[in-house]
Amino acid sequence: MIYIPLLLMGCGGVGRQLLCHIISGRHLHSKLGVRLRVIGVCDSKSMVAVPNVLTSEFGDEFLLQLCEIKSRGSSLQELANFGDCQVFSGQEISRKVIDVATTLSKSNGLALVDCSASSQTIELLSRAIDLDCCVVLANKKPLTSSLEDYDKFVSQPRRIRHESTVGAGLPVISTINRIISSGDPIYRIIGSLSGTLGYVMSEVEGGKPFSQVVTAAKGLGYTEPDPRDDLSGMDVARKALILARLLGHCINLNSIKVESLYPVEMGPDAMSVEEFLVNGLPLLDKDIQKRIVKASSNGNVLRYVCLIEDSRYIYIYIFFFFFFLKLRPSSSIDIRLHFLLGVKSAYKKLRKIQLWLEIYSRCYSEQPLVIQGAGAGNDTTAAGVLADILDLQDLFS
Ligand SMILES: NC(=O)C1=CN([C@@H]2O[C@H](COP(=O)(O)OP(=O)(O)OC[C@H]3O[C@@H](n4cnc5c(N)ncnc54)[C@H](OP(=O)(O)O)[C@@H]3O)[C@@H](O)[C@H]2O)C=CC1
Ligand SMILES: N[C@@H](CC=O)C(=O)O
Repeated sequence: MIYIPLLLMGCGGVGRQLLCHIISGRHLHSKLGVRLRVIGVCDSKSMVAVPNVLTSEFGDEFLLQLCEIKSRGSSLQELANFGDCQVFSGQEISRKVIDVATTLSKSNGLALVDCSASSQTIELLSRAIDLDCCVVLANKKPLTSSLEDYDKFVSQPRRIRHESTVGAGLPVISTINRIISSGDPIYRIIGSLSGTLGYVMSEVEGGKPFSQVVTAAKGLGYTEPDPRDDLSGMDVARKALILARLLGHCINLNSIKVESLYPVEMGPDAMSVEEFLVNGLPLLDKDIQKRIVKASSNGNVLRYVCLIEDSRYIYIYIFFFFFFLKLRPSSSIDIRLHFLLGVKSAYKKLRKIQLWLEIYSRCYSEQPLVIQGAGAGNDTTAAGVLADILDLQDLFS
């Protein structure tokens, strides 16, 4: 049997669903000869860990209790009454995570799983990588901060996985990596990358008020913890940045222009998430409805589309036909995020949380490689994270 010790950071919608998938998949895992040993879980304020990370693991009853406590908004501290566990808070958390990573790196190794939406985990993840631990990310922030951090997180693709950061459980990252490693240059990626915005637009098209639909999307686990991350286009910008960096482009988040669905006066500096949901959102209903009605009166739909285009290849293509045109400088990348009206295109077929992505390369030039399916939701995202963890099994004993 292969044992994978696992420390989970973040037990919100995705993290809790991951624990449920681990528990319900025990039978399948044992057939594969793998045992996932959850030895620690943290949220933004506390951490629970088993007393001895080398020999013990949390039982499934304990993990279910943890999920129940967190889903009713209580603190992990409550678990102190429930079983054999140590509870940490504040500064102690980072110390304990490093302590666990150091101890396990000298024996069987550790899978550190980030299902938070925080940039505060970056330093811990980076130190765990230095200790030769494995890392699995649903959190996009470690990959979208500085290029230095990014390089570290992709430095060892065998033990650092992040499939769920783009497209939840869909095989977007692995597909692109396979194309790249075969030497087939990708020159364009175009798609609708936000499950939330896809859901919101199609529900509003169906006649529901924007505010009601966004609130429902949050309840269904499609949005980011702060739905303004979706509505501002920032979440899509992060996904686009991850894809562009994967294609080898050295760019940062601030070089991507986004089109926001809410004004700055409703931003995180001006109001809390709750205030935005209750008081801000309803003020946007009329305007969004107007845009959608206008689009559909012409037989169109409104979709948030991301285009990542490597001008090198486009211009090389033009060059062959019009030899007087000059090649562009080599590092040219164009990322555009905008609301697009589409009639006959694939956008119209997109319903609810569907993600749709077309990849163009030398091999897929006339007929792009297309990935389509549910691109958001706790269930599919947690399933993607779990698949990444199971993929690490060769690195454990
Ligand atoms: N939902 C989806 O469809 C998809 C989500 N993702 C990504 O998955 C991640 C999780 O999303 P979701 O579960 O919906 O978010 P939630 O807000 O439901 O959960 C986030 C969890 O992270 C915890 N947390 C916050 N800061 C820290 C920290 N510094 N250290 C450890 N834990 C911390 C929170 O703690 P507390 O409980 O105390 O607030 C909470 O438990 C996000 O990064 C998101 O972008 C990726 C693809 C799809
Ligand atoms: N909020 C995101 C979830 C996945 O990253 C989305 O709606 O696509």
